Amino acid sequence: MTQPDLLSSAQLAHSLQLLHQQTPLVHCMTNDVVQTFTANVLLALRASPAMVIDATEAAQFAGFADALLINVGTLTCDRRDAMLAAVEAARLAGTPWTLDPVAVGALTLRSAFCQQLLSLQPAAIRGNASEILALANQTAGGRGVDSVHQADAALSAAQQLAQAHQTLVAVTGEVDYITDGTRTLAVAGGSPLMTRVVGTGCALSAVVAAFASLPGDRLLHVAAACRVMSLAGEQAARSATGPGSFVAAFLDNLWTLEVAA
Ligand SMILES: Nc1ncnc2c1ncn2[C@@H]1O[C@H](COP(=O)(O)OP(=O)(O)OP(=O)(O)O)[C@@H](O)[C@H]1O
Ligand SMILES: Cc1ncsc1CCO
Ligand SMILES: [Mg+2]
Repeated sequence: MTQPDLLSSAQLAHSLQLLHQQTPLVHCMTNDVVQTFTANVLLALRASPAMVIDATEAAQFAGFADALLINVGTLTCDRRDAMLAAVEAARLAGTPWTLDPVAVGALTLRSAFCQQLLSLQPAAIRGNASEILALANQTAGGRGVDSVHQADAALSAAQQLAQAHQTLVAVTGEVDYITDGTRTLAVAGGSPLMTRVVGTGCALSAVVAAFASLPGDRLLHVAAACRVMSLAGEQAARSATGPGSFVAAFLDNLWTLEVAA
């Protein structure tokens, strides 16, 4: 395998500056556990979150939002139907949508739904290693919502998924890999504390959705989304004394993030 590329600080600065300028409106259909944290992460990055979930309203809203996030963490049959209506409306309107296949694999409802969604042209997919392996039908999944695999073990599954469905895949962990099936970038950094508070991955998927709406090279923008989160995470870990203070410092670091080009 050829070595993955690294994201330049100039590209990171460019993507972040674009995000701050465009302040995308991000339609989040996400799980019950991470709603507030996800909205706070997007707000700290100057994006605008809106959690619209009724099927009729979601279809309407997906038509004029800048980006749509589908996260199946607390899926129900009604939510599945509402998410499908939103994805269909997003596709009609040309709104890029991002999938977070939380805990895909062992559970039938979400696994069948995620497979169905793969044929509906997501702009990006963001998951942990166990989720990406399960989505590519290579394992039965992780330990609930947590990964039991390292991201590099899922890299070829990510590349294969991206190629098969003409999309971008970000597989995250200690190192994140972002691929379109041909080009691959690696993003390091972050902190193990990011796995000790709930929702950093889910919020990252919302951030990926926001960056995927920016004009220009989407692969580089999605890699920038991953780096923005890992940078805020590693900075927060320096001052945090545990998960509670980490969350506050993480949001503050997203807010003040400055990247020298
Ligand atoms: N061991 C680690 N060291 C540094 N950063 C990490 C580590 N594990 C995860 N991260 C970072 O944490 C963030 C979330 O990634 P992760 O793969 O844990 O998502 P997830 O399992 O979907 O999370 P969740 O389900 O809690 O939302 C990413 O920014 C990733 O880079
Ligand atoms: C803990 C948890 N359970 C369902 S979704 C979720 C958030 C992390 O993915
Ligand atoms: Mg997750």
